[in-house]
Amino acid sequence: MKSIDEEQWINWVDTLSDHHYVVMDHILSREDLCAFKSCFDEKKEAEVLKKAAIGSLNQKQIDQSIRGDQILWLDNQDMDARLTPFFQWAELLKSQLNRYCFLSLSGYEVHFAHYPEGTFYKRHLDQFQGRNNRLISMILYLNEDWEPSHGGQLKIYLPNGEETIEPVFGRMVLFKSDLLEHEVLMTHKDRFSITGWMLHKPAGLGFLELGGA
Ligand SMILES: O=C(O)CCC(=O)C(=O)O
Ligand SMILES: [Fe+2]
Repeated sequence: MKSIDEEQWINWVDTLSDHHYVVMDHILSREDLCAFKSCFDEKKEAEVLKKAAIGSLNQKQIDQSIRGDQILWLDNQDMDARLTPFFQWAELLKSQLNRYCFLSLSGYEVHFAHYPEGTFYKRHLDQFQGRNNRLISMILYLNEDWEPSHGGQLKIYLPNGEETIEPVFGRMVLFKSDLLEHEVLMTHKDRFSITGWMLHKPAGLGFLELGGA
């Protein structure tokens, strides 16, 4: 993994605290990113990605007028070795956020996301009813030679305006899951990312918040 000095970490963490989001470029090597993408391509070819749902647990539904991506949850247990650097990075990120932001993140959940041409994800918040353990959203983009004309930008809604972020190869965006509404604008090309959430409780405990419903 690339080594990143403390000053850089403090910069990112300050930006995240003050602006509710931060854009991090060049955090992983090209070799690692290409390995993630080749793993993703294989899964896509094997047709194991599924249309993403909205809502949580027993309230899940597929509504492509809201979100049109296809996803595959990545399980840390039986992981493809090509993704190891991603999980090393996520571990480091978790410990640095705990250290500098005084968060008590205990884990994360991660999926591949593919937005086929013509799809989008309407404005939303990543914390939803019955499920509020997502603290920080993180997205790593895997789109080589991405151009603004391809669309697919991440648009975030800040208290004092909007920001549009291009989903370029190797870029990672972090934002506060409970605060920032955001959307994925319609993409005109296949758009790939690894999307995840830093959690303040272990993954899979969301049902506890539904009070047994
Ligand atoms: O891919 C992105 O830029 C954002 C994805 C997103 O908002 C989500 O999966 O909740
Ligand atoms: Fe989101």
